[in-house]
Amino acid sequence: MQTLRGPGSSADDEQRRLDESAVYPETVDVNIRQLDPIPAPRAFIRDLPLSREQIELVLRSRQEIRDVLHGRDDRLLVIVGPCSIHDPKAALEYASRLAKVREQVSDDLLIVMRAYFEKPRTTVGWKGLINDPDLDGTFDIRKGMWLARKTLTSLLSLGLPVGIEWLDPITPQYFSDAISWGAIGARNTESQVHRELASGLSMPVGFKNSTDGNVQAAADSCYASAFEHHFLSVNLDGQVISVETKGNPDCHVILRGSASGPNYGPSHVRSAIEALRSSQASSTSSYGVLIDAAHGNCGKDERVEAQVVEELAGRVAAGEPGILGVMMESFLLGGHQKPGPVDQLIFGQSVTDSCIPWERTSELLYTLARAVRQRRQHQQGGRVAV
Ligand SMILES: O=C[C@H](O)[C@H](O)COP(=O)(O)O
Ligand SMILES: C=C(OP(=O)(O)O)C(=O)O
Repeated sequence: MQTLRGPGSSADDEQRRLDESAVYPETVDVNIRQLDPIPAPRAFIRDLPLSREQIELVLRSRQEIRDVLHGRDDRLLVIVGPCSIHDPKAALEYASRLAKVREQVSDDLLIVMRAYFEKPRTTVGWKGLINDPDLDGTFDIRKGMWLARKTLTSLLSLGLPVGIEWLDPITPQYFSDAISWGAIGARNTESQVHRELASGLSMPVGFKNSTDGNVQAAADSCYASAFEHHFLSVNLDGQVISVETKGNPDCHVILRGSASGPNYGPSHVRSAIEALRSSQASSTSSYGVLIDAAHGNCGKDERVEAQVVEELAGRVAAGEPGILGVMMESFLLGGHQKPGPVDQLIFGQSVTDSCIPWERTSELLYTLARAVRQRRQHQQGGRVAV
């Protein structure tokens, strides 16, 4: 790309552009229609800074997640929330309900709200609130970024730690300070760029198995991300930088099934742990895996997804090792609808994958909490409490 054409350019800038167009002739920008600068991450962070209380919540919850992943905390990690956030108002209504349940089951479950602002697509489609916040093809990324950060600070104010998918390698600079857990999705699990990114992120990161069901790719990602890496990125002021990371010791595998079927069974869990061990990712968590009850594990049917969660609860209750956490796609209403401008949509219903409705979600959360208590009883050799 040739130049960032900012507003209000001086005569000097104009001259520089003319000079540059001699150096970079019509071989560049062939497929570029427009280049719009947006403020650097620091401007957004200054505008919407985290309070001391919010920072403490992020730090504490990241440590709690690490403790679950490394077998030091016997609670179950539950990443739950909408497939995507398209309407911050509905997300906050959902969050206020979730925050109450989180509090009630906090001895047994470590609940993190899924707050996905970027959506990877199989081909094309709405790519999330940051990319197109008005859901109308106007792609106001600057507004989307502001809304995403604003929503994150509101979620933290409700006492909810937040989990996100890291899709674009630059967006973490805009709000990683507010995030307690991150995922690298099935479409990027083998991407070097995302492994490098994960190696420098400050929170635990889960790698999904790839869309074709390859779990080894995710295990290899955990291994690769535990190493230091050197790569290009941008800093908080938007300058291009060379980054040197330390490596992330808290990466783990998420089983999400595939087009060929689910992979949440006991044998899948065992072989995923085996894949982690054979990747020698010993510094990362090989105590177990997270299981995404959505996507390929339910064929994107939220009724099946709820059954998968119930099955998992049964296995946890029976003391099966290796299930460290569960992911659920859930929203105020069940099912999904086609994306469109918010005033034309049904409030609280997903515009991407189908979600489990709130009432069913809360039942499932209590079921999972009970399962953890039953597992404890098993482990102590006592009678099962219900
Ligand atoms: O989680 C959401 C979707 O499964 C993911 O974004 C892919 O969606 P698509 O296959 O509809 O593009
Ligand atoms: C896109 C997602 O998942 P996956 O990468 O497993 O398809 C998601 O969790 O929103």
